[in-house]
Amino acid sequence: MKVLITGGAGFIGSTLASACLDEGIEPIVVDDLSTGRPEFVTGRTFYLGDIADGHLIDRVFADHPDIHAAIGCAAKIVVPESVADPLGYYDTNVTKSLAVVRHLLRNGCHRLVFSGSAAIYDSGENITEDAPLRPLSPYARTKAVFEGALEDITGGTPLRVITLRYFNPIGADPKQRTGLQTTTPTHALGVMIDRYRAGEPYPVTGADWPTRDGSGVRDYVHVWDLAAAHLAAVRRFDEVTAEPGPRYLPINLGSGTGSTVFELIAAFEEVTGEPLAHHITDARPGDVAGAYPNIDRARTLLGWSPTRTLQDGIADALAWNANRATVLRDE
Ligand SMILES: O=c1ccn([C@@H]2O[C@H](COP(=O)(O)OP(=O)(O)O[C@H]3O[C@H](CO)[C@H](O)[C@H](O)[C@H]3O)[C@@H](O)[C@H]2O)c(=O)[nH]1
Repeated sequence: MKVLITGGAGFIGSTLASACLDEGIEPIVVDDLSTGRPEFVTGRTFYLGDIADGHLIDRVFADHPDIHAAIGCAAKIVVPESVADPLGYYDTNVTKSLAVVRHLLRNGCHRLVFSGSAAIYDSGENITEDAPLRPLSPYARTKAVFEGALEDITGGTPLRVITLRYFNPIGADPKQRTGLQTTTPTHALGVMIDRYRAGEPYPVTGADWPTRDGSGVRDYVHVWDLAAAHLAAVRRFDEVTAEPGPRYLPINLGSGTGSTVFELIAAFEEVTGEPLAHHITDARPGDVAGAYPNIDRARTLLGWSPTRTLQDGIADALAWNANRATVLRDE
């Protein structure tokens, strides 16, 4: 089986491509390498270019008419950058992504697994897919807007879509082929690893949120578990979107329990076997108390549940941090 992965040189797309290869599925990657890495596509079937380039996508399908499904991972994903450059975010996450849908339909590809985001939800516990949306940043709104567009498009075309709404991805490929590209992470675990390596205290950005211990709550999910969910979505695609089922199906992907920042620190200390110095600072601008999902739909429809713990995610992220320079050549 072949799957087309747009954004397949990025963190999640490349890890998913590794999982495909391990399962005997051939990933066909399209990426413009704007943030993706050439090292992550070495030895893989790879097309360099813009996802909105119809000629490029036509060529991909001419070369691989047996593509079973498309997985849409190409997106801009940095919240503060989306505030500074909203137009760029709408261009990529909405306009170009709509062009991809047009190219898929023209080439007879009617199965799309789309990378959604939990950023579209309000803070809260046990969030189901039917919860009201409250996208608070331009990034989050591009994701919500595009989800709405996809749902409408499935109503009037042969396209069917499964949107996987990720909570907070952590970890790396357990075989260390791929991981986060950036050397300057701003997310909780990335900052924690940097501060730990530098011997500096970790800033807990806000400790008076209405949560169980006052720190922000998130639902950290291992990227290898996310990859497994994509494979399940591809394999079960026809079964779960068949008539009279929905043609547009959003599914939450998370651990289903949530962890506060203090719980993340405790798990980190468990993995390293050392205390992590930390201090409390002001909340980040625009920060939120946070959410964690109900994952019953993923369990029921995809037969998926996370197999890796928070500690596994931390250990794999630490290992990747140590190995990254051997995989990524120019850093
Ligand atoms: O140095 C830090 C960084 C974060 N946090 C806290 O850790 C929690 C998680 O923060 P992250 O930045 O890891 O995660 P967010 O859900 O806030 O969102 C970010 O991570 C997401 C994926 O993990 C998306 O990429 C999103 O665009 C990006 O803003 C929050 O309570 C935050 O206040 C700290 O205590 N200290």
